Amino acid sequence: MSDVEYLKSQLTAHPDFPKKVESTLGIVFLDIFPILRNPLAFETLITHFLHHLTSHTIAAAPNKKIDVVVGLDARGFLLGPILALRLGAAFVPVRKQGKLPGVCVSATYEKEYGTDSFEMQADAIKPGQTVVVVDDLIATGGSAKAAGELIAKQGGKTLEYLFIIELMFLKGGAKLDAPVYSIVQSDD
Ligand SMILES: O=P(O)(O)OC[C@H]1O[C@H](OP(=O)(O)OP(=O)(O)O)[C@H](O)[C@@H]1O
Ligand SMILES: Nc1ncnc2[nH]cnc12
Repeated sequence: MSDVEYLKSQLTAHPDFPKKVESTLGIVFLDIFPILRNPLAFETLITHFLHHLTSHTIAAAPNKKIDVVVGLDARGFLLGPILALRLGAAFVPVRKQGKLPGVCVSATYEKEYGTDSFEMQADAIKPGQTVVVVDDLIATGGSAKAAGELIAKQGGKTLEYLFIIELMFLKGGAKLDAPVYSIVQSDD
């Protein structure tokens, strides 16, 4: 079995979740936590991302390195710091509004179920730094687009958006200012 088939086999699907949000009726929620519960699967996931980043993304980067890994609230926080440490890059969180101290830049976005605002600390990225964004899943692309806006506001250059899962039918990648790399593509 390939890495991709193995990781796909670990995901679980939950119809009509989260229950408390009426607009989630008909949405199949894909859960990545079974991967994190299984050390072999988690290691396979991180190694897969690192292999892609070192063989493709860094090779094509203007400064031949990734300066910053940006992780999105909340599940991007589980992946971003590990990738950043292994790459020798900075980790920078993008958080939901009101959670970060100090001066922040903010951007509002629409997601598959509702509206939210994202923030990043205003001095987190320096002009010209190369950045990759990581999250568990891209649906409409609203969250990732808002993160890209925060990076661009600070003069950062987004090289790529990384996800475990891409919901292809929502075409979220088309909203973004850099290519998407996803391990599992889902059509339903
Ligand atoms: O492409 P989009 O339509 O923006 O949707 C994708 C986002 O939705 C989920 O997070 P959610 O906002 O549910 O927050 P959580 O991680 O705090 O549960 C997911 O982890 C992504 O961050
Ligand atoms: N279908 C989905 N599964 C898991 N997380 C999500 N975030 C937005 N849509 C999602």
